[in-house]
Amino acid sequence: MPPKPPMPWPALTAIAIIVLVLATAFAWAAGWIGKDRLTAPRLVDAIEGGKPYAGFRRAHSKGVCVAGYFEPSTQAAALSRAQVFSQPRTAVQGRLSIGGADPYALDAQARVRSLALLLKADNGQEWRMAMNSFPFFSVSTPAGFHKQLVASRPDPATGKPDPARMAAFLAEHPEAKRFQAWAKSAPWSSSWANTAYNGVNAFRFVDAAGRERFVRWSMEPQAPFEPLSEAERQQADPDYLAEELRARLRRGPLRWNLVIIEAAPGDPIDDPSQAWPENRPRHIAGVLVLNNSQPQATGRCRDVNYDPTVVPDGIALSGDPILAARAAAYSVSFNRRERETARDQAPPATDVTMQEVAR
Ligand code: HEM
Repeated sequence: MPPKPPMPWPALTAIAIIVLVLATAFAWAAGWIGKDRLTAPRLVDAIEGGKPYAGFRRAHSKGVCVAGYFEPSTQAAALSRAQVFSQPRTAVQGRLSIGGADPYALDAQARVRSLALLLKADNGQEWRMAMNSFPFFSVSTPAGFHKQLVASRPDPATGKPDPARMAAFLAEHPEAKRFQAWAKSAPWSSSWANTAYNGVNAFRFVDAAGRERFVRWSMEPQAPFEPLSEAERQQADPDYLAEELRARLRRGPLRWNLVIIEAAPGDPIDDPSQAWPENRPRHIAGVLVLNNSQPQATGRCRDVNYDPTVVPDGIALSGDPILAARAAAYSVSFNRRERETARDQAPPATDVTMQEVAR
């Protein structure tokens, strides 16, 4: 057989260029090049603040698994064709937590409390959500959130954020002042059970006829609000919220109304830092019932990523950039903690301060 002729230079050059372009695109997507570009790993690095807790969620690190069910109201199916609003009951796996990246933080000192839920309808479609006790987010963009994390990092000399850095951040993101005012003035509730949790990001509800409306949602507690005074907060046990929850669950299930709030034309649907006016139409779309809790180290929520962009048919995303950033960051955090757990780097269940019991 005659030897194959060598590949001509133009073909070799074309192949080299394609390989180079692909390698550059890969490195860019992975965040290895483009030093100042914000990526999901950089967002999660900033949340960790140089102190990752192996095996734990990188945010809202302390919490308990909860379980129960959701029952729709009679008006819910008219709002969205999602099956959770037409079938009588949907199983729920969830998690109650406190804000912050420290899994050993003091429950009663956490300004932000949170509820994450996974509803799985009989058609197999899932609705995942992660809500907080604040009524609006602190900033309007992922880059703003990154800047806030960097500005809030304690100065090693004082143990507190550098006031000059914080002032520069607030000058650039004045919307964060609204959040600071909320954090200073909003009353503290005495329990996870009598706290309202807000989705803050806008979504689209799609009904059976394909009509769409922009909405936000909240879980409003049926348990009456009771305040927790400053003195009570100072004296509370480190796992106060978990203990209080366990005591309540022994007495019976806990309930929240799912309230769907409709946007009016012109309301911001891509900026979770701006609240909508109070007079927007509100619909009670059903009741969440929680009747069980388990420790997060061994409970069923441990290996769940409550990514709020996992939505069923009948619920669609908005163009809110924070939503997309959340999906990417939760995935990074999930991958880090799952890898650590699989490598036995996470502390054994007995080291976790909260020892919730399953009922
Ligand atoms: C750019 C903005 C945000 C970033 C980068 C971010 C980042 C994170 C990360 C990394 C986690 C841990 C995920 C895991 O390991 O499973 C997390 C958890 C959580 N986030 Fe966010 N978050 C953002 C905005 C929000 C907003 C706007 C809300 C709600 C209003 C929220 C509510 C929650 C809740 C409730 C959890 C705990 C979920 C659970 O129990 O597993 N986050 N967040």
